[in-house]
Amino acid sequence: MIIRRSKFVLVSTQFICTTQELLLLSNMFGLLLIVFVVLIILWHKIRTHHWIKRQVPGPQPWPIVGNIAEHLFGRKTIGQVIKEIYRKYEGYPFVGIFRATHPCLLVRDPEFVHKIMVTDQKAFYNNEFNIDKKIDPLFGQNLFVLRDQDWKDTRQMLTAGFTSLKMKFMYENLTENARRLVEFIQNHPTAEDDGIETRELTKRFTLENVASAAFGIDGKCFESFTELSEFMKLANSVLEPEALSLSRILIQLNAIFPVASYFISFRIIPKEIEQKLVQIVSDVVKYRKENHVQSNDYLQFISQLAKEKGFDDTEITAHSVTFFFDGYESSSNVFTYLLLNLALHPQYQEKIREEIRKVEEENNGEITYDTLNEMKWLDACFYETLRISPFLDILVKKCTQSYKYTPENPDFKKLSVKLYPGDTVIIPYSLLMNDEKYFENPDKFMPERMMNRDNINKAIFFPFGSGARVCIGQRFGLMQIKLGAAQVIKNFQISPDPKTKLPIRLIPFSFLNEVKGGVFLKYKRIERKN
Ligand code: HEM
Repeated sequence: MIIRRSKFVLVSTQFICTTQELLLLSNMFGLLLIVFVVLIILWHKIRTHHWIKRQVPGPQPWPIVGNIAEHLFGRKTIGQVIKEIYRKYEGYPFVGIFRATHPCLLVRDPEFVHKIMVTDQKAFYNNEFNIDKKIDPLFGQNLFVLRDQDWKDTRQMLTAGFTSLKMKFMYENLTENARRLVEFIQNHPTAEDDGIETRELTKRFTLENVASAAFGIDGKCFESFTELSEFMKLANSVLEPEALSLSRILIQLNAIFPVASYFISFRIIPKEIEQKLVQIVSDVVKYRKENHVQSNDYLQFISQLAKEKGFDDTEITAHSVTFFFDGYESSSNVFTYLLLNLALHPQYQEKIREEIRKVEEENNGEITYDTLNEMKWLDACFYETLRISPFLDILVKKCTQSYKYTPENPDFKKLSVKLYPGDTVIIPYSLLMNDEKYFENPDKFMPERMMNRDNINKAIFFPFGSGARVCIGQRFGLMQIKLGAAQVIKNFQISPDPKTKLPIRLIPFSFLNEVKGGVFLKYKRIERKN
């Protein structure tokens, strides 16, 4: 209706416009276009000057797309684009690049990385995300996006929820979920012949774990092979890797044009999802209170904090949601890559099986929390997976105090850089650990090199981050992935299904490094002798 009416106006305009008026209109449009292009070129010249005036080397940026055109046009992930620049500037301690219109310093020298992440972290402790907690009360209070004093206070408060003792308490629930995972694979109609899409499979497991730990509920993630439970749908509606959801577009917008987030306030978690999450948490908290139920999970820890600090239901939910979002996607992604690497290198499956047999023999047939940490091959395969198949490529930090760096390592050119509050630095998290300067045959899956991890330079290999912002959920992540992997390897011989396209390709616009087309693995049941 509306379209028709506007068409009518246009048609009638054509009738009443004289040829001269039309000419004038098109001239004006042409003039405006020229002014726009000139402004873009001028702005680009001023922007380009950003690194030139600081005498920082770097590739020539294009207007608007900067140095990341191939990412913006959907041909490569941001990590792949930055990897090419990282490699081209061998011997340089840092490179000045433009992520679209935004100047960023790509740090190459591991000593500089270590200073930013650990020794001089007070000048860099904010992450780049900028989400207003008044607009998005759940994601805005996520530890990863909090800044300055807010981050410090929240980090200090939540650390006690992630101790070894707290993990041990949660281990029992996770063991039950691992049992359900094995049962699910065992009964799966295509497990042996056509394989199972494994990112979807591992997500069921990690989601079930966070459902019980952070929300105190059963996520019903193993109830059906085809249908998604309500909880799974809820999780998918926020962070679905291939879906072009609004939150995904906004995450990209924030990464490409961070300046936009100062003008547009946006939420990552839609209002209706926020309401559902708050409802789930407040119902469980209310039920536990009325029925005097004590639990050992993360929600119990947050409820206890709530009493001391006077949190309302939204605040309790926000902290549970931190555990939920940061706890299931990253772990499911790493768990998938671990299974893929083991499927491609079956000799390590056998080594892990041998370890499991030994551990079970010594512990009445059980894999306990402590023995999980004693399995050296499982540990080595896990860390080698984090190195060779990183779930992220870069970490982005904001400078909060003026800072000067000059390399001391003679391997790097003696160049200095001065950074000011508001400047952005890119830490090449995965590029360092896949650089042949630091790891021989970096493209080869060699868990042996992780057997003596203490000898690896922590300025190069820091899969959980480092310094004050190191991953708070490291213990939980390790525990759920190792436990899940141990149970899968113990019960199944896994191999790649031809549907998995090798070498793998990544989805260009995904927040985490996701395999295009999925990871299909076959699971063949191992018959146990007793
Ligand atoms: C194998 C699984 C995981 C890996 C490889 C991983 C890795 C990381 C990395 C690299 C960072 C950034 C550190 C930095 O900025 O310097 C991080 C931060 C974080 N992770 Fe994890 N993570 C994993 C699992 C988890 C789990 C299970 C949870 C929660 C239950 C979690 C919660 C967080 C939080 C809240 C932060 C932000 C910490 C802060 O800024 O203070 N992660 N993680």
